[in-house]
Amino acid sequence: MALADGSIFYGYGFGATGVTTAELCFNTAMTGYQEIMTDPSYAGQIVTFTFPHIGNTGVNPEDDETADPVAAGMVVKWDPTQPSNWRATETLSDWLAKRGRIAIGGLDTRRLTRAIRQQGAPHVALAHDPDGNFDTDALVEQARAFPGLEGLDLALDVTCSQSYRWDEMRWAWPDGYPRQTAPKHKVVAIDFGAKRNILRCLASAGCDVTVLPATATAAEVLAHEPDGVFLSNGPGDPAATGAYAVPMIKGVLEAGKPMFGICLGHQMLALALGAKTIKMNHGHHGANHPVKDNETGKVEITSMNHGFAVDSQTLPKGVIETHISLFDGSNCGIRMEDRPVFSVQHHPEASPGPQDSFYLFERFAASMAG
Ligand SMILES: NC(=O)CC[C@H](N)C(=O)O
Repeated sequence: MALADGSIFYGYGFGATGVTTAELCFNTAMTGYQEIMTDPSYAGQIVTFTFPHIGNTGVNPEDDETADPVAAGMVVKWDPTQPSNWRATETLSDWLAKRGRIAIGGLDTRRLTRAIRQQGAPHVALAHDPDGNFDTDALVEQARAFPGLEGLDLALDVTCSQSYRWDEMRWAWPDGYPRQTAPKHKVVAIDFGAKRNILRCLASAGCDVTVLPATATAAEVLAHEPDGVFLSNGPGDPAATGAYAVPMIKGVLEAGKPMFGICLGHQMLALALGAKTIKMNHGHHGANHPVKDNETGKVEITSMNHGFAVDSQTLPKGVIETHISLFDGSNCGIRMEDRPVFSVQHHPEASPGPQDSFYLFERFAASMAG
């Protein structure tokens, strides 16, 4: 693997062969490598995992967050061993190879993570050649040629091509939350790169979900006569995605519909309300991020995956900052003062991750109840 600063890391290649370029980010989650690799928000990124035992539970068809891996590649501490899990149907290595994703093992991923924290997320070229023929100068040039995520709209690459209905529920819903309920609220979900488990959580909270492509206009959304509109997670720079999504969100706001956004959806809502987003140094990618609910004082441990953030200094009047990160104080949630319109930066669907924030799905369902 070559970094744009000229440093070279050697390891053991697995998965597909070839070269891929991307931004390198780290993820500190101890579980859920398959969900992470198939999260569409990781388009344009290679993930380095700080947890050392990656691949040990193999891969299975149920845990995909979308049809195929979307992250451009993976970097791990060990060469993955044989899977040991009753749900595994394939090894991580074969799964990656069949789906054209390159991986490298044998790197000190915690050292790499410290470097990313200090220098920011680097641009890299990841190469796998079983014969070991690497032109390292050329790889460094390829890493330098990667344009970076700033200004990139990647939602168009991962959104659905046409609308569809979603009725599958979560197979496990934690105690203290409603059991799966019959659909009561008609929801249009805008797919900027939606994770399946978010759609399952909406269905489990009683939403009858119709998913529309990222480019849907306000008129197309409102034609479904929804009780509420959901804005999904997704990859890339929110400011670049805003060209078509912001006018749609403004139109839906004018119609007075309840709205809920997660991650990219949160950033898009903030942009539509007049705030700005910024690129973070190394972002937040993990499953143990403490977030404070400013209104109740309660702390939630959350799952996160974002490299951009809403600049809370730019929130207009009438928009309240509801959640903040206890790691760095960055914005993690907003709501409109006078309407059931709210969004969060973290991932309440917890796939993977802790389930503290599930209440947000219920809050959305409750906002449509009246
Ligand atoms: N998970 C997401 O939706 C990520 C949002 C956005 N692409 C970011 O990196 O901040």
